[in-house]
Amino acid sequence: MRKLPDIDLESSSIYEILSGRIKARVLLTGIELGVFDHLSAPRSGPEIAQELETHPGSTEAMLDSLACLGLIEKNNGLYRNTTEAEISLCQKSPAYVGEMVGMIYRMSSGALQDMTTLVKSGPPPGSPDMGDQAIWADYARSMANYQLGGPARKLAGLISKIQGFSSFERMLDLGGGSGMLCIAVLAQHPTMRGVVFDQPSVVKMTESFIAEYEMQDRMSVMGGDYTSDSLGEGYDLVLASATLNFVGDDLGPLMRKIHQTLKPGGVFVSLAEGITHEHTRPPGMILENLTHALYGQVKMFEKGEIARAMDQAGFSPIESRTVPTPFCPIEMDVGRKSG
Ligand SMILES: C[S@@+](CC[C@H](N)C(=O)[O-])C[C@H]1O[C@@H](n2cnc3c(N)ncnc32)[C@H](O)[C@@H]1O
Repeated sequence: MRKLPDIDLESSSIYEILSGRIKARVLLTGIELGVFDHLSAPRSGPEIAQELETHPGSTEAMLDSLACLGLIEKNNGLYRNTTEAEISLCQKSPAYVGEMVGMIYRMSSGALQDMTTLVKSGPPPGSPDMGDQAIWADYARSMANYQLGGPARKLAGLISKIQGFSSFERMLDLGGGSGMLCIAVLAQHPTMRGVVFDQPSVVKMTESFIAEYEMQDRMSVMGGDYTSDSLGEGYDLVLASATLNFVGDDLGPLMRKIHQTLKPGGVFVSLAEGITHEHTRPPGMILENLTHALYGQVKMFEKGEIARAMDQAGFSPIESRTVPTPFCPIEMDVGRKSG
């Protein structure tokens, strides 16, 4: 008899990794069926299947998997949302992220399908552009709910502690999307006014959030391309959250432009990922970005990269800190224009 190979592998990450595609898909199916909207109170599998008009056996299998993922609980045969699902996955919640999760899933589906080809051949020809403006508006709208789940208030709280904040009069939220972060920052101040700058189709949607939060007298919008259009001037605070990635490798011109728009003593706050460990952490950011990277889109920043660009544009001092968020830790870089 031929000797068996002398290998004794007691554990492996491979099978856990392999279940990743099922985890994401069952979450999306739960969202698509609106299952979490039916689980604020305990319900049995057959009750849920009846309410959703779905197959009883298949419904129970899906519910068991959602419970296995920790999104719902199962006790004595009855299913119920966890606090996280109640906040993030019920459509009635202001922090409902189902729409955003669906968009992120669909945006990556092409790369998931063709990943081996994309790795072999590189990004398809044609330079990446900003694409369909309507998608940006939808994405920015869906991100507002994510911000409402905690990040906006937390980040605004940190910004409100910046030296001189109480005397600030005007702020600019660059690539501000829904403007939710701007609204949260202004909520920390009795009189400061804010301008949200984003693509023309996006700021139409921003206006609806401004109206919803009754901020018409303190907020306005500017539509355009912040790399080529004027940003206005005389700001005490410029904020750029999750947007500098679209500028590409050379941040220099935009940094200098931001520096110019600020009053002497004004402050620039950047909120962006900070990639570490030779471009392998944080995992959420590395994996989520892979699908974009394979199409040659969207730059990710190494930790310290934005602070260095701020320094080169003349900001001083610059203070950096890492802030935990539900998605992944982000870097908050704060640079001041000398007064
Ligand atoms: C990921 S979203 C971030 C939205 C918001 N700042 C937040 O943190 O929730 C990025 C935003 O930047 C905007 N953006 C990207 N490049 C831009 C450019 N060149 N000019 C204007 N807006 C831009 C996009 O339209 C989008 O709304």
